[in-house]
Amino acid sequence: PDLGTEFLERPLANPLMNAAGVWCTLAAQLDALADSEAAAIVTKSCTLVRRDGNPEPRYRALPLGSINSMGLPNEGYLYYLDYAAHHDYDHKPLFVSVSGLSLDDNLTIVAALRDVVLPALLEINLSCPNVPGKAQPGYDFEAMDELLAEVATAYRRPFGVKLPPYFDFAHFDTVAQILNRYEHLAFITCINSVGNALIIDTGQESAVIRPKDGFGGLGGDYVLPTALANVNAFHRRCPTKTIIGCGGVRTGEHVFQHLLAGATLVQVGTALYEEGPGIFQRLARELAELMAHKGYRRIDEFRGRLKTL
Ligand SMILES: O=C(O)c1[nH]c(=O)[nH]c(=O)c1I
Repeated sequence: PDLGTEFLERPLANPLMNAAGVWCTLAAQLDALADSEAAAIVTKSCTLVRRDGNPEPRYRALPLGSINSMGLPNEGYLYYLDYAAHHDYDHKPLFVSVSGLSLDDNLTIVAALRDVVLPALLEINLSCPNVPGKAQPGYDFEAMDELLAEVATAYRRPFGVKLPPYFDFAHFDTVAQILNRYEHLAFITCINSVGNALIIDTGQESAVIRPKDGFGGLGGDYVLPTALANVNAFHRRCPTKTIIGCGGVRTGEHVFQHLLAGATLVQVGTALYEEGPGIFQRLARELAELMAHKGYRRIDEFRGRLKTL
C-alpha cells in the first residue's frame, strides 16, 4: 500500500507527524524528528520570551496515557524562527506552533514569522490548559474570534489552529461557524490534551504532578474517543478546511481510525514521548499492514469514509 498523502497541495510520504510540545523543544530534538519517518514536524508552542515552565514533577506517564502541566516551557519564538530559517523544506514541512500569552504577543510572533517569509506553517495554539491564571482562548469563543481576526489580518497567509476538545454539539457548531469565517484558516488540529484532569496515586494518597494541585492535561489511550469525535465533528462542519488529527494515537490502527474520521495528517504526542522518534517507522508499518489486510492501496480510498449505523 501507498501511504502517500497530500497536505495543502504538498505531497508527503505518509500522514504522520509529532504533536506540538513533544520531542520538539530543542533543535536536537527537532533534528531527530527531521531524520525520522515522520513526514512533517512541528515545534513546541512558543512565547515571546523563553520560559522555564512549571515546577517538576510536571509530566507523568500512566498505564493508559499521560498527564502533564508543563507550563509552556520553550526557548522563545526567535529560537524557533532561527530553526525554521535553517530547516530543509524540500525534505519535509515544518510547522511553527505559537502560543503567545496575550493577543499582542501572538501578533508580534505572527508578524515576525510572516516577515521572515519562510515556507514554515503556522499552527496557532488556542488550547494550552496549563498556564496558571490564563484561560485558554479555545474555551472563550469571543476571545478566539478576536484573536483569529487579528491573526488572519496580520498574517495574510494560510495558517491553522490547535483546538481543545469540545464535548457538546452546540460548541462544535459555534466553533465551526467561527473558523469557517476565516478564509486564510486552512487547517484545524483536533485535539489538545483533555484539560485539568486529576490522577491520584492511591498508595501515596497524593496527586502525581506538582503544578496546579495535580490538575493537568490528559493524553494517550484515555482521549482517543474524544479525539476521534472532534476530528469527525469538524470534518463534517468545515468541508473547506483540512483536519489534522491528534490524540490517543499509539498504533497503526489508531492512525487508521483518525483517517477514517476525516483527518488528513495524524499527530502523535504521548506515545512519541514514551517511545521516541522510532515510533513513526512502527506506525507507518502497522498502518500499511492494516491497509493491506483490508485491500486498500491508497489512503484516499477510505479517508473520511467513516460509516454510521
Ligand atoms: O503545559 C504545556 O506546555 C502544554 N501542555 C499541553 O498538554 N498542551 C499545550 O498546548 C501546552 I502549551
